[in-house]
Amino acid sequence: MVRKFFVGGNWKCNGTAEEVKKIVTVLNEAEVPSEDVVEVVVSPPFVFLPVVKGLLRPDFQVAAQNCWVRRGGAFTGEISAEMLLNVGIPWVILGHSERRSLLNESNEFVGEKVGYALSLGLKVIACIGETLQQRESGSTMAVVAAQTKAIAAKVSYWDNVVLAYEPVWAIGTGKVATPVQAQEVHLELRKWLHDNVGAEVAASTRIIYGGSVTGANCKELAGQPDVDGFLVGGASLKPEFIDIIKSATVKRQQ
Ligand SMILES: O=C[C@H](O)COP(=O)(O)O
Repeated sequence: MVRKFFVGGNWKCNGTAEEVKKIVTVLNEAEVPSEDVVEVVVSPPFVFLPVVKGLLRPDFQVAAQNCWVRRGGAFTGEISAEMLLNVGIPWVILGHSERRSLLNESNEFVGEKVGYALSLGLKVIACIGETLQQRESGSTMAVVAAQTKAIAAKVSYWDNVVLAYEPVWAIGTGKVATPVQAQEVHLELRKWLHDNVGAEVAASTRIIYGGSVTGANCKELAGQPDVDGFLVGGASLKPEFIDIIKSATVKRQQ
């Protein structure tokens, strides 16, 4: 089963209208592998979604960084999945660890969000990952399995799901997981999908890595058999994001 390489760029809460246009210009001018080799999805803050969607090259896609857990209404400050679809945004990142920790989004709440977004036809980058304390206590797999279980309980159509393993201790720290560490968890996650969802879903679902990915470390990570791409934060705001996209060719050479 060949899984198309996936590179997401999570811009987080960064940028001005001018800076965003500069980033899009760099992306639009870049020479990158074709769409049949790599799927590229960039995720600006909500306020810049329409302008990025309007300016971005047609072979790249756009994602929101979150959406509400049910149909819109009296939920001040929230953005509904319906609104994203209404303005032509096909992807959404859900369950990012910064929202789990800063906004207390529980496993169950993330699972509900994933289920609702998928039910409307959105494609979802579903994030999981353990803290340093959980890793050091040896509970990495227990934690990410529980997170994945809560997501899987609400997924009926896995073709529109990309699972992003983002160890919290690697996010924004410069302490990237080693290729062995990433491969170990990705393989365990694929085994979990095999045992709890099914062999076909396990074989076809992209499991991507996030946490201090850079142009310097992406190739070795991309070379791991169960690393199907990346969700990139800081480096997605820089020209080196193009190098990370190009690491998709590492897979093709295997
Ligand atoms: O969504 C992206 C992850 O939080 C990784 O962020 P980072 O590349 O800045 O460590």
